[in-house]
Amino acid sequence: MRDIDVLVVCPNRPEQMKMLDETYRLHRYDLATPDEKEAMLREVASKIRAVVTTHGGGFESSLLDRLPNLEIVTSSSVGVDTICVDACRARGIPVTNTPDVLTDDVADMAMMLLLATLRRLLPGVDWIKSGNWVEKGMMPLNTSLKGKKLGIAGLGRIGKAIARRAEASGMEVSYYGRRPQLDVAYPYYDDLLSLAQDVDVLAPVVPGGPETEGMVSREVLSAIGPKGYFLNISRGSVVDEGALVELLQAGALAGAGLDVFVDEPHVPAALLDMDNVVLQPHCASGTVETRGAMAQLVVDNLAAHFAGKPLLTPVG
Ligand SMILES: NC(=O)C1=CN([C@@H]2O[C@H](COP(=O)(O)OP(=O)(O)OC[C@H]3O[C@@H](n4cnc5c(N)ncnc54)[C@H](O)[C@@H]3O)[C@@H](O)[C@H]2O)C=CC1
Ligand SMILES: O=C(O)C(=O)COP(=O)(O)O
Repeated sequence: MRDIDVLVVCPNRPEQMKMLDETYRLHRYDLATPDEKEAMLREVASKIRAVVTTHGGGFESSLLDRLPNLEIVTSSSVGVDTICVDACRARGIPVTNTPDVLTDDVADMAMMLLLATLRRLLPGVDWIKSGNWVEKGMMPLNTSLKGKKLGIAGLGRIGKAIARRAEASGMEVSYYGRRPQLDVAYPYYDDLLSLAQDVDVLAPVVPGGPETEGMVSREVLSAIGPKGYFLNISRGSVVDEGALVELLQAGALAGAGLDVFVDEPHVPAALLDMDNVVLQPHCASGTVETRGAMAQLVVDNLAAHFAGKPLLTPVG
């Protein structure tokens, strides 16, 4: 199969990149300068049959348009909001992603942010390092998860995994979605604003993209209230980030745990100084184990495609 040309828009794990390199003729678009990219496309665009990318790397329709013989796009991510899925579909080109294998790690990250925010993990570390424990005694009390209400907007794979963990911590879970799920016992809200009004913590776990852009509006954030928290491991685009910062600054929200931002890797400067906000650099799936499993799905989907077998994880 070394005669199959694959364009690497964004690489994944070294072990799986080695497997790909041993199997296909890789073109390292990711390593090329803008001039080199152009030269590469002029030389090989018509031969490219597969694209390898990630959520961070994306795949734009302007590049798709340059690849007349493309057969498949594989992304090492579950979210495909940076990939031109509709344009691929219009050309009959399947896109594969990496559902399920990352669910537990992402849910763990959500719980880590939730615990760190409500239990004030980082101020506790600072209390020791600053000498406050010795000089002032016990740090101020923090907030229990037990008995708090968690509202999940988008109760899919990751949302359900977060719900299970939150229940184990004694939280009461309810959810918002476009329709109720018959096999789910958590209370259902058909309106996001009402959910936000009723909960202590609001967590969107929906895909990014135009359909969900800004769905956690200023009004929804305000409804969580000054004793409430916002938790986001989904996509920065789903929330009005400017309003989030303003409400946190005004004390109209108690705190936030955030793994994702509108303009990654840039994080609003005001968030950096807030001790009631816990930040992570979009790394909820970033464990060696999960990134390996995600990368392996890229390898396995490509192998299935070129063997004429069904894809393992096509985007619906
Ligand atoms: N921070 C990180 O590193 C990661 C973030 N993610 C994000 O989490 C998202 C969710 O992943 P999964 O749970 O695997 O996806 P999923 O497809 O299983 O769940 C998404 C849920 O959102 C619901 N939904 C979709 N559009 C909606 C809308 N407009 N309004 C209300 N609900 C809507 C769906 O019905 C579904 O229940 C991904 O698309 C990705 O954006 C995923 C992995 C890692
Ligand atoms: O799987 C996802 O959707 C992710 O957010 C993973 O993120 P990345 O591909 O590393 O930008």
